[in-house]
Amino acid sequence: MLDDPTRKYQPFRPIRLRDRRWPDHTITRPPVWMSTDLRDGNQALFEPMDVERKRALYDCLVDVGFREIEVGFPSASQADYDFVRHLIDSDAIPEGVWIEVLTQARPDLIKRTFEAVAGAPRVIVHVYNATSPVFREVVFRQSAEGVQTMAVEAARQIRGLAAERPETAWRFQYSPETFSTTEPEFALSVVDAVTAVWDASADAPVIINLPATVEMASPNVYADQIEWMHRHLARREGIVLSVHPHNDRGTGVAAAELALMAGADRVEGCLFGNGERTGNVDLVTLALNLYTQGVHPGLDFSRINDVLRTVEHCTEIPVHPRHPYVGDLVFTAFSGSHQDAIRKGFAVQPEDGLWSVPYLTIDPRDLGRSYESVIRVNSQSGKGGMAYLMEQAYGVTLPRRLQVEFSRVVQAHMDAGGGEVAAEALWEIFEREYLRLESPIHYIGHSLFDAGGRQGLRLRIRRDGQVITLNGSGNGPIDALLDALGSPVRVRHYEEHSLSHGSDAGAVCFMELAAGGIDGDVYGVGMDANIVTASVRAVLSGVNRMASQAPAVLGNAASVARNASP
Ligand SMILES: CC(=O)SCCNC(=O)CCNC(=O)[C@H](O)C(C)(C)COP(=O)(O)OP(=O)(O)OC[C@H]1O[C@@H](n2cnc3c(N)ncnc32)[C@H](O)[C@@H]1OP(=O)(O)O
Ligand SMILES: CC(C)C(=O)C(=O)O
Ligand SMILES: [Mg+2]
Repeated sequence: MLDDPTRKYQPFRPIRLRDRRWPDHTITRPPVWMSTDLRDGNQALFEPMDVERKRALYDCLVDVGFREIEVGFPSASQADYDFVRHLIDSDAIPEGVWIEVLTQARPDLIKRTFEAVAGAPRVIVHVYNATSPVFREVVFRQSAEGVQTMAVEAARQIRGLAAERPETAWRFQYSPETFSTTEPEFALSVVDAVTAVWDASADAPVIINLPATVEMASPNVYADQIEWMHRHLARREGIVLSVHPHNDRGTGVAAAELALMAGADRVEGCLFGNGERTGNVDLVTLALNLYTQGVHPGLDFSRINDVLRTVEHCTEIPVHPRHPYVGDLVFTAFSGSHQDAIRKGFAVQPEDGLWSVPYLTIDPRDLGRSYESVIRVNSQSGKGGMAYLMEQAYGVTLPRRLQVEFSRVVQAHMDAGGGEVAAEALWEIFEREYLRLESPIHYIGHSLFDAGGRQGLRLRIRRDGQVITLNGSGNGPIDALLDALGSPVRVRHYEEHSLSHGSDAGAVCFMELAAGGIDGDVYGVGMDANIVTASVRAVLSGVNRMASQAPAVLGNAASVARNASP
């Protein structure tokens, strides 16, 4: 039993914002995206990425369309320093892409950071210091004024060093680390002081990044904090307002979305939510959430599996199979009613129309994923999913009542410990139950002949090892077949269609049969290049399936001895 939490934890104190406006806003354009996979993501790995992995991830980020990429903390380690040099020296920063480097607000580290980026075409220098009371008192052991001075002096130093290097296009970024646990008035004071030093203006904007370094409250509280800053910043028009949510409470994505509604222009995060502890906000989910609302995110995840493979290779951390948009299972429905609705949805979904397939927020094809893996069948599945797989994989469209019958067959297989049934296994069960069922009657062949104006049919079968021939006539081949068999079965319904793929056979025939002594109707299925042969096989398949329950359906074939002929 968990102990009483009130003795150890207290609720987060929200800020006072009575006339909040963000709840009425919607997101109609994408934010500026900044990937910190190579910095915040990298610092959270068991084994930080080496140059080869960092470069693979960097190339992937550029391909996806990121134009601001935090490539490291070059003053913190030689590896980060070397990687930044590698990008610059190998001319790997394409037109339009800004590399970003992080530094603490410490003179020696700032100096080293500028050395690392010497000669780069475009650089965002990102400086930070924590501003919350516990950091001021415990980590820095400084007054609020002292902590503000730390930021202001760093801003001055950065401005001076940049001015000395006009060959690089510079942009500046400041983060009051632990912003969300800092008194808003103090965070505002520090940020205003920094933007004054940098002379932030609409013509020369700076980036102010307000991190939820540790996510401590529900996302609406963060949105209030962002809106409050947005409304109070002295140089708002000269600021790109950025957010950097972490995901400690599992609401990083929600926090980022509400923050955008509250006035933020830019989001920092990582692909698939990598990052410290529970991760940085997941930029892929954010981007695709926008996409499903009809807002193009400006990032390209049309080959999302390639991105996934790169990220997993580089971070050596697997992405969860249920991760939004990319997990192995997110375009998979196991339960019957979901499968049924998805199948019906696909059937009526117009190629160029608005997307409206139930249970799927996005067309898997938009992400380079396929329909084939949409539906899987296990003990939670119903007829819809099976029918869908049979149709997709083998081109066989089961009549509705056969779907019901066959789903019971599959269910029995699973109850016997079958687990998930893939399309091939499903087909195997179908073949065994309907197509390859050659006992008691084994079909050898048949021929048609004219029986005095009626349809004659000669049937050759094997029964208990003996070949027998049976003759009959009727209105058509099926009637003649039943006559030859002398079987009391009645054909209740008959359906056939040609096969487009998945089999050499040209047609499939479904025969719904009834007979005395049998509860309900029973299906037989036949497949053959010849349509009549397919229907003969379908009748025999149904008769064989009924035979154990009602041996009379075998008719003349019931006793080999009585009917055997050469
Ligand atoms: C929320 C985040 O993700 S922030 C980014 C975190 N990432 C990293 O820290 C990257 C890896 N870091 C490192 O390799 C090291 O911390 C370095 C190289 C940056 C600095 O190393 P050191 O000089 O040995 O300092 P150390 O790591 O012990 O940091 C503690 C000191 O930094 C100070 N400090 C911490 N953050 C800041 C800051 N943002 N600005 C100024 N000083 C800071 C502390 O007050 C402390 O100072 P003190 O030694 O006078 O008490
Ligand atoms: C350096 C800052 C932006 C950070 O990573 C954080 O506060 O989480
Ligand atoms: Mg962070």
